Formats: sequence, C-alpha cells, structure tokens
Amino acid sequence: MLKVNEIYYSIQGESSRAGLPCVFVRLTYCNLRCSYCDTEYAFYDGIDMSKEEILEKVNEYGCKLVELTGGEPLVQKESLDLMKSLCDSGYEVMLETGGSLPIDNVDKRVMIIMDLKCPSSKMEKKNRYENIEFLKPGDEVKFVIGDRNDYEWSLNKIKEFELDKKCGVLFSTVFGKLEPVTLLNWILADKLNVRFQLQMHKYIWKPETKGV
Ligand SMILES: C[S@@+](CC[C@H](N)C(=O)[O-])C[C@H]1O[C@@H](n2cnc3c(N)ncnc32)[C@H](O)[C@@H]1O
Ligand SMILES: Nc1nc2[nH]cc(C(=O)O)c2c(=O)[nH]1
Ligand code: SF4
Ligand SMILES: [Mg+2]
Repeated sequence: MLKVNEIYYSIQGESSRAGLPCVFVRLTYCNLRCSYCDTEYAFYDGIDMSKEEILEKVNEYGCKLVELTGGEPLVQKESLDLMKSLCDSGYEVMLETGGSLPIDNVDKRVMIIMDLKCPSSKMEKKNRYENIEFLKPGDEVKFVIGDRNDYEWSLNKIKEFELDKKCGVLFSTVFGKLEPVTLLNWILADKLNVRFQLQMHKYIWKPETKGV
C-alpha cells in the first residue's frame, strides 16, 4: 500500500517537459522542510491505495506521461515498484525528488528530476551528493533559487560536479521571492548553458490552487 495525497491530470508545469499533458501522482510524506515549500498539504494527508488501484486510476486519464511527486516520493519504498510497473505498462515516467534519498534503485527508464537544495531552502545539508553519479544524460538536476547567494552556490555546484556534462540543468526561482527577470538577467550576463524555468501552472491558475 502507498499513501497517496492526490492523483490528477494537468499540464506539466516544470522541467524540460513543461507544457505537456501529464498525470500527477502525489505521494504523502516528506523528510525535508524547505523554507519555501508550496506542498505542505502533502506532508501528512492522504489515502492508502494499492499499486493496482493507482495504476487503474492513472489509466483512466489516457495519458502516457506520468509524474511521481510529493511530498517526497522516495520516502515510501513502494514507490520504486510503482515506477517499475508504470514503465512496464508503457508509461513515460518522471520522478520529482528533493535529492536527499538514494536514487540508485530507481528504474533506469524513469526520467529523474532531482533538486539540489540551495542554502536559502535551509535544507542544503540534506543533499545526497552520492546521487549525482547515478544521474543519466536524460535526467535533470534542478536549482530552486531564492537569492544571489543561492545563484552563486548553484554555479559552484555545477562546476564542482561537472553537472552540465552529466545531465540537463534547470534554474528556477523560488516563487514570490526572486523576480524571474532578475534570475534570467544573471543567467544571460554569465552566458550560462542552463534551462531557465518557471512553475508554469502558477501563472495559469492562482498560485495556491491545488490539483493543477
Ligand atoms: C513540491 S516538490 C516535490 C518533490 C520533492 N519533494 C522535491 O522537493 O523535489 C516539487 C518541486 O517544487 C519545487 N518547489 C516547491 N516549492 C516551491 C516554491 N515556492 N517555488 C518554486 N519551486 C518550489 C521544489 O523545489 C521541487 O523542485
Ligand atoms: N502542473 C504542475 N506541474 C508540476 N511539475 C512538478 C510539480 C510538482 O509539484 O512536483 C508540479 C505541479 O504541482 N503542478
Ligand atoms: S523536499 Fe519537496 S516536498 Fe519536501 S519540503 Fe522540500 S519542496 Fe516541499
Ligand atoms: Mg507543485
């Protein structure tokens, strides 16, 4: 059984797949407490569902792209088997993870989007840098940037781990904290080869809307 906070169909608002229709499976619980977290409602609330029930619900939407998110989806060990089954059923599976828990057992067919938590999240110490060696070329490492210090920290991590040679690199703002244009100007000034991204759904719906 897995504790599931919500399952819904919307557009992918983040990552290089932004704009594509996608089914979201949001699992309950998180081992982190990021200063800016927009999904605190998934820390405890949810209903128990079997893997089969989740697969059936996902199937109802008739959409081949599925994202596992949370909370932190890797807190529940059964998420590994769920991802495998989704891949076996022919879905293109994305995993959104905070980067504090091991990813080496995630099915290799899954596209992993892994945050490296910046200093202003207050969760920097939780980053599991051993994960980096398991990132594949199609995966993405993501920095959610709240201020100039976060930005410079992110540049250092890219250099230190040669992240841009290993996988995609995403730079996003902490919504409501750093102006998108400010981050964008820094990226352009430094001629960075990173993908700037915003949480598209927060500009389409009211930012606090759930289930989108
Ligand atoms: C809610 S988390 C769930 C998955 C996982 N716990 C993680 O942190 O990656 C999904 C994504 O939303 C980002 N996020 C959460 N709150 C945000 C905010 N206020 N502004 C921008 N991105 C935010 C996280 O950094 C993460 O990349
Ligand atoms: N539309 C939409 N796209 C998303 N991509 C990643 C999300 C997440 O919360 O992990 C998310 C989300 O909450 N909504
Ligand atoms: S790891 Fe993800 S879900 Fe957990 S507190 Fe941070 S942003 Fe929120
Ligand atoms: Mg979200």
